[in-house]
Amino acid sequence: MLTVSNLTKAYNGRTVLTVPALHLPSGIHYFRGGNGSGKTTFFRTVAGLLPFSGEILLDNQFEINRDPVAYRMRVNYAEAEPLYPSFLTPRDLVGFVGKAKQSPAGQVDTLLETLGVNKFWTQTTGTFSSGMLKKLSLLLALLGTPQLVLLDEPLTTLDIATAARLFDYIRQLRAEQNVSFLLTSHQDISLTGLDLTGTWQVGEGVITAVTEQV
Ligand SMILES: Nc1ncnc2c1ncn2[C@@H]1O[C@H](COP(=O)(O)OP(=O)(O)OP(=O)(O)O)[C@@H](O)[C@H]1O
Repeated sequence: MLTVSNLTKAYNGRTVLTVPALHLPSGIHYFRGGNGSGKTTFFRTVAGLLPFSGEILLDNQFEINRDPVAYRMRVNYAEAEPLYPSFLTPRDLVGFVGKAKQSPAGQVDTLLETLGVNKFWTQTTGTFSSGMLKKLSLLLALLGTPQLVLLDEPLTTLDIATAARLFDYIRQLRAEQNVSFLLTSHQDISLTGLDLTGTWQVGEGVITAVTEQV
């Protein structure tokens, strides 16, 4: 599903991520690691938000720099700590992102219900709690028909009932549309009941497979 080759990422001349060769088969992959280990940098790089050196190939077909539009149509990302211009509402943002990602008919209504964003659809994000911001960011990351969805800390600040509905939705996307997911969490991801294809440890900018059961 995703093949990363010779990737290095530096901030101001300091290398913080080195991924010589990594292949992630289709499925749900969990990335764990301490603060500052490089998880968010890896996710933001794979999402196409950061310049880097190397190659990232989706489905053996779409390379992030050679096919930027086709790649970005297929890869969605939710930030760990989302922030939006304070005067915008979910209606504004969903309208904009939904159009860009070509959200299919009926999808927005289903997601509004699933994540409970319908309760604050026309409220400006400047007035949101952290959980409300998280729900909106998850909704935006699920718009369109992505092949890969990156969720950085989806559990943080999300209430238990919404988290359960989110994981049911993820299971459904896996089963029906073969969508892959990369997740990070500082909480015990095994409690979600998701069937993990791979667990990866990130330490000092290096990613290694975890072989023992988590
Ligand atoms: N914009 C930036 N400019 C400079 N250095 C950065 C920047 N963003 C991250 N870093 C550095 O890159 C390294 C990896 O940070 P990253 O945010 O990827 O870690 P993380 O594993 O997601 O951490 P956490 O679990 O705390 O979210 C850290 O050393 C951090 O200081």
